Formats: sequence, C-alpha cells, structure tokens
Amino acid sequence: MFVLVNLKAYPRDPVEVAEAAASVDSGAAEIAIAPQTAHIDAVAETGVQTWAQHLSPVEHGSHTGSTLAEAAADAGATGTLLNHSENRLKLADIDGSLDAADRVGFDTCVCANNPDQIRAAAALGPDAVAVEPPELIGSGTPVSKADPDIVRDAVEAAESVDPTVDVYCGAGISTGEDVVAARELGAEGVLLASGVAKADDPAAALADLVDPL
Ligand SMILES: O=C(CO)COP(=O)(O)O
Repeated sequence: MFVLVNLKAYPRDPVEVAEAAASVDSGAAEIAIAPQTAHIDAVAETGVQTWAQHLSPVEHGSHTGSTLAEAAADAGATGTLLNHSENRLKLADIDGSLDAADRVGFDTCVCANNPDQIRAAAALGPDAVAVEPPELIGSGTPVSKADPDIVRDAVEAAESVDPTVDVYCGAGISTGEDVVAARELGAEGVLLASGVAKADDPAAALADLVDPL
C-alpha cells in the first residue's frame, strides 16, 4: 500500500514528520510526504519519498507564482498530487500539469470527488487517481467506513478506463485499520493529512498506519 501524507498548510514541522516517515518500519507499505513547495528541499533531504502538492501547467518562462516541475524536481520531489479538492484545476490544466510532471519523470496522482470524475481523471493517463469525498476531508471519519461504495465504484471506474491506473482513497484516514479497510475495497494506496499533521505524536501515528500492513 502507498501511504501519501499531505501536510497541506498545517502548522507542523515538515522535517519532523519526514524524519519519522523515513525511519518508521513501513513493512510492505511505501510512505511519501507532500509538504509545502518551500519545504520540498528540507523534506527530501531526510531521504523520504517527497511529493509536490501541485505542479503548474507551465514551462520555464514568465509564470509568476507558479510551481514549475523542474524546480520541484531540483528540490528533490519525485511525484505530485494534482487537482486536490482544495486546489481544483480545469481539465486542460490537469492535462498540462501531467505533461509538466512527465517532463521530469514524476509519479502522478490526480484527485477526484467521485467515481465519474475518477473516470475522467484516469482517461488523462496519470499513474494514480485518488477518490476523496470533500465532505469527509478533515472529518476524522474514514471514507473506507463512511462510504465504502464510493471507493469500490472508483476502483471499478478507473479499471474500466485504464487498468494500469492505481486507485487511492482519502478523507478521514488515520489508523492502520482504515488503511486495511481501504485495501480490502480495492485501493492500492491512501491519501491522508490531519491524521498525521494534527496528531500529538506524528511518529506514533505513522507507525500505527503501517503496522498491520
Ligand atoms: O485531503 C486529504 C488528503 O489529501 C485528506 O485529509 P484528511 O486526512 O485530513 O481527511
């Protein structure tokens, strides 16, 4: 299982989380951390797999305020989220950002609200898609328990378009039990944020997530 921890803009030391992720015994799981762009460098230096939270659909040039794929790669990132519920993109921009990610060989995960969007996202050819019902994000109620059908339907939707695209699920995931439930529904990974970023002890939270895997 792939466990992607999105630190969003939470007031948590990204290096503390990255060091914990780099040193936890992850067994069969693979952990990656998606920090703020300005923290990619410091997080990647810990040796943990590091993802950007977003890439802009631009090349080198006059693009103030953008997240350039080459800059994220230079800083040490190797993957990127796209179209997160908190950073929605137009279809053409998702496509352009996937092209940008391809230029630097990043792993890609396009987020979507529901199975219909998963189908559209999978058609763009990312490595993975992630279904995250917005109403459960940050709720502490795991999507794998609150809405298992949305995960099953997302897996089916992606499979019908492109069986090589992995499916992750996210929203409210915070324990190893939630990750196991996601796996049983057919997901190949989970996407989570507050379960680690807002935990009293992020290292313990990470250890608990991967313990049963
Ligand atoms: O948006 C998410 C991960 O990208 C999920 O957030 P929570 O884990 O806080 O529900």
